Amino acid sequence: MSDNGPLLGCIADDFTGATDIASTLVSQGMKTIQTIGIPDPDDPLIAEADAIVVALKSRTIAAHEAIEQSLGALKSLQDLGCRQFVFKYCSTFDSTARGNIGPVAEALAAALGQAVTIAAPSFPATGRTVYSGHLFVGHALLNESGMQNHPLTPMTDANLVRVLQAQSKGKVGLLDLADVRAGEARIRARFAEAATAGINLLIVDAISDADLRTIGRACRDQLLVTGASGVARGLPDNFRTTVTLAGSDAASLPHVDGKSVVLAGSGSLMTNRQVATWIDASRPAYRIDPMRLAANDAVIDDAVVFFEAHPEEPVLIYATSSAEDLKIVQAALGAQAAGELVERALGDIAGRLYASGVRRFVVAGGETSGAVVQALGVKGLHIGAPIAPGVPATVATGQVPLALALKSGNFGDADFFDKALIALAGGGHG
Ligand SMILES: Nc1ncnc2c1ncn2[C@@H]1O[C@H](COP(=O)(O)OP(=O)(O)OP(=O)(O)O)[C@@H](O)[C@H]1O
Ligand SMILES: O=C(O)[C@@H](O)C(=O)CO
Repeated sequence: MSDNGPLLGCIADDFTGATDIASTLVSQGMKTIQTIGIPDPDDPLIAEADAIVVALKSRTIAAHEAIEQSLGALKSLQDLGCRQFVFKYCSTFDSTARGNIGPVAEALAAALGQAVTIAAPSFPATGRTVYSGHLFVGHALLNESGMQNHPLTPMTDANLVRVLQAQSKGKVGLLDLADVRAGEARIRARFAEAATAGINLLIVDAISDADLRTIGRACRDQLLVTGASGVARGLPDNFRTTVTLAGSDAASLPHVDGKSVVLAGSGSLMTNRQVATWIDASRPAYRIDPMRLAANDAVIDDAVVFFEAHPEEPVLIYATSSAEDLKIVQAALGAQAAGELVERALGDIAGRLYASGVRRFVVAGGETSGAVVQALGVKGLHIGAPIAPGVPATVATGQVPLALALKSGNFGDADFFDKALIALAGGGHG
């Protein structure tokens, strides 16, 4: 715990992205609380935290709404006394042609009076690297990584300077790897040059954690930093020069008893593998059919009956499908409408299972996690140890103990669901 209340305030554009950056901060010794929406200033947990991460669900909403929500979050974090702010978006730069990364970054920078702001989506621990402004996922360019088929934010261009420019009012430039490797003084000099050249946003190359630490040091005096969770690696050390952080206590979580379930609404390649691994092992799994949902069939009742019929072992309830099947459903129902239908169903199922004693939830997919967490009425999360890079064990902050692992679609290995169930059963020290 810091002596000064929260130091770092983060605004995340989806729920699993929020737990992702919270996990990075905990791993760097910052006691971190994630709030679902605007933090309650009277919550004593807030005052004890080194960092607050506000989870929004603003990635795919209209740009003006994303701006409004993000500015609201910024104001609340300023009121709590935070000294630096991070706008966290996806390490695969998930966005639409109109935003919301550019519009929100520009609005936050304007509110803080900052001329030049970095955009650093690199997250090497999960294979996302940026070189010459191009985003790679493993060895593939972003637009050949599977992300071109994303149900809500298909990414068809790996050149992030071009992608961000298309969403932004101001000018976008590149801070390349040679400058990053030249060290913090060169990076700061590039900020000054960019300001003179009228550039507002700088896509920053980074291919290793060491690059991100250099960038973090160079950003010591930047009020606003934007990027994926990797960019937060180097920020806690800047505070350590003046205050004491929680350190190794940052990840401790209470134990949670109760039944477990896995809910998957992500269509990402890795979630498809995780679901296939579960089914191949003949584990109990119930598939949600969006066409049956659209026809008002009793899908939710059926899922709950299936769950109750398997009291001895954890059940997977999933909507996850291949890109081909997804296209057929989206053509029939519309991508947005189909997505909302599935999210609502998984949220309703979570609520029904909670009522029957489920207290440990493993959830795959950012939007899906948002729907589930909202349906469960969760207001905040304590962040524990990582289960996989970017996915910590968490426990809800409310009166009823509730353990959650919220997984971004492409995170974790093929056997992640089992690892997460074990971690949640063991109090998050998995
Ligand atoms: N079978 C399906 N048919 C249509 N839409 C679906 C289907 N399965 C899931 N969806 C929708 O696809 C979207 C998936 O988004 P979500 O953010 O949950 O996962 P993701 O994009 O893979 O993960 P992340 O954003 O964390 O990388 C949700 O809106 C979900 O409801
Ligand atoms: O940065 C990432 O990749 C994740 O936290 C995420 O936001 C995926 O939706």
